[in-house]
Amino acid sequence: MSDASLPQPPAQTVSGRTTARTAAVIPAAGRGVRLGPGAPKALRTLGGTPMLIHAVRAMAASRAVSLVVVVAPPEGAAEVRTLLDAHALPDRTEFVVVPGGETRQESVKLGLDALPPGFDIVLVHDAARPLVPVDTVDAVVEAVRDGAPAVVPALPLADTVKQVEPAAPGEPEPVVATPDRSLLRAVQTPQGFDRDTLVRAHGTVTGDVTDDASMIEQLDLAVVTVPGHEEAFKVTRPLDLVLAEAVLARRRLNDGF
Ligand SMILES: Nc1ccn([C@@H]2O[C@H](COP(=O)(O)OP(=O)(O)OP(=O)(O)O)[C@@H](O)[C@H]2O)c(=O)n1
Ligand SMILES: C[C@](O)(CO)[C@H](O)COP(=O)(O)O
Repeated sequence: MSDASLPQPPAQTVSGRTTARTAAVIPAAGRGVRLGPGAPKALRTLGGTPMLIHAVRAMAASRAVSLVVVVAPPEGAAEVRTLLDAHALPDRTEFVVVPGGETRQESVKLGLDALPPGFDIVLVHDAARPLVPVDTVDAVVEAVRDGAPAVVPALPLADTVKQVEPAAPGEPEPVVATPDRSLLRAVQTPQGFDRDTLVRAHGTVTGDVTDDASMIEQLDLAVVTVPGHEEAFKVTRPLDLVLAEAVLARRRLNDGF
């Protein structure tokens, strides 16, 4: 993966052991159709600050992450660069901005293509999960450093789940099964990967997948979970914005600003 002709960043040392360098790719090129009309979702504000900036800060808060690649709405790459320059972000983190694609999968691939050599671990984190705590990010990185090729933060389900059969519009859907939810998990981001494995997956797997770990599963490689966090929820529908504002307000109160 590394290119000897380019400068190589030094490996980090944690407790005396050498660790691989970690980069984060943030797909932020979605429209946010389910959130309703307005600017691309990642550029909408939360507590007065664009959702994307919250997500970038969440990744940069991890001392493991030294590069963040932001995959911007195709027509908004210049605006994203301006936003990154205008907001306080850690000096130790570098930022790259690339325009995104039609689907999340395409956007992540474009972000991976922009990664310089020297980063062996890649996190993929939705801009739409702006409030993920740094402990969750660090737990994902640690699990990849411990040898897992793919790691997902995951939570047990709060609701009973039913499997249904499709029905004509307006007709009730017949329930066909109630899966054992003790074995089901809702997965979040950041998802963490051995870089070579993720690049191989994006170069191999076709078809529509909603997350990157699914691609690793399709290669028959192991994907493991670490505990997710309730505050890492995805801002998808309008009610999610209400919850996100409330979580942020509580944090600001607790932090005393
Ligand atoms: N072409 C796309 C589509 C999605 N994403 C990103 O993938 C993440 C997860 O996607 P989701 O929350 O489903 O966002 P949207 O696609 O924007 O939502 P919607 O389906 O409601 O339009 C988001 O950070 C989104 O910006 C992306 O980078 N490029
Ligand atoms: C990657 C993801 O966040 C995992 O939960 C999710 O699948 C992406 O969002 P989408 O709504 O499925 O596009």
